[in-house]
Amino acid sequence: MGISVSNISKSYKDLKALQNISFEVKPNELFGLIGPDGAGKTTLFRILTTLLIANEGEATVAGLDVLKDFKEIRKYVGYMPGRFSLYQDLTVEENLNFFATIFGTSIEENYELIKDIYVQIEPFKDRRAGKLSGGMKQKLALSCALIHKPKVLFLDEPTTGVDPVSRKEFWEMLKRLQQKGITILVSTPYMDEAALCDRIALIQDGEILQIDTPENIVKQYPKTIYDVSANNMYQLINSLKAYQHKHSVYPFGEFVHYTDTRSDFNPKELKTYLEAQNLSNISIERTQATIEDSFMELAK
Ligand SMILES: Nc1ncnc2c1ncn2[C@@H]1O[C@H](COP(=O)(O)OP(=O)(O)OP(=O)(O)O)[C@@H](O)[C@H]1O
Repeated sequence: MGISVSNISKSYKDLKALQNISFEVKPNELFGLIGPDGAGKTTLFRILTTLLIANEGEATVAGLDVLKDFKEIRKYVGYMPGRFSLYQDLTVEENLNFFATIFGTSIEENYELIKDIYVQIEPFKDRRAGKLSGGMKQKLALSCALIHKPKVLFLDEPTTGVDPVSRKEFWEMLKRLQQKGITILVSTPYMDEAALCDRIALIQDGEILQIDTPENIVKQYPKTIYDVSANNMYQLINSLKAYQHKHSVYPFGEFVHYTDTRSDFNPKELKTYLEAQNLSNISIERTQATIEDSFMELAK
């Protein structure tokens, strides 16, 4: 009951939104599509949930073909789109009832699966969806996507615009759903969420850059990374970018992440160069690669 994607391509006129995408999601896996805005994540979700037809390639969800079996698939698939999945003028309860009704079921019949999530918004069941907070909207949208007991769940950027506490809670809910036997494909632009998936695909400009477990992706990072800081961040970035031996330079939180082209790189030499550029309070420390660093390297 997994997902299989084989050589899928999709263009909007001249724009290639997806180029020859292939990957497999194993039954009961929590698989992440990680990439920036415009990478093609929503296009892929719409193809896999039978709402859009690819130009080329084939895909199956829960063993069913997205083209030939499009009606059948809809029974097995839950889809939480990034935007506009709720009726803003309907209350919490009315939204859930609506989704239950179109799938020929009722809230009572499938309450067990959504219970954990729904109890948190049940006190607000008479509130219109448009008046809920971001975190509550997300819980309602997830409840609506689950109300017909899908076997495969598609979540398109479910945590975008949600506060950090609700984001963490949301990922805990996903783990519990996975334990109940649901296969999950989730997309996110947040690199820190990648570590919470069993496997991830890094995607950019409609192409997959790498597929592996988050641990393996980080392990394969080919360079030594340095956290560099100084008194003037803007000038520091410009100076590092102008350094003849730089391999990569980009801001990373309060630091700049720097890698060098040479295998015998000596940080002291870089410090001397930066001092000559009138920078002060310079610190250069080795650090560990993250998924974001892997992404930056692959996307170069
Ligand atoms: N209906 C459409 N017509 C024309 N271009 C489109 C259409 N839908 C998407 N695109 C373009 O296709 C590319 C991929 O878009 P898509 O929405 O799939 O990416 P995404 O990774 O989900 O990003 P986002 O989070 O911004 O939605 C983008 O360049 C987008 O502008």
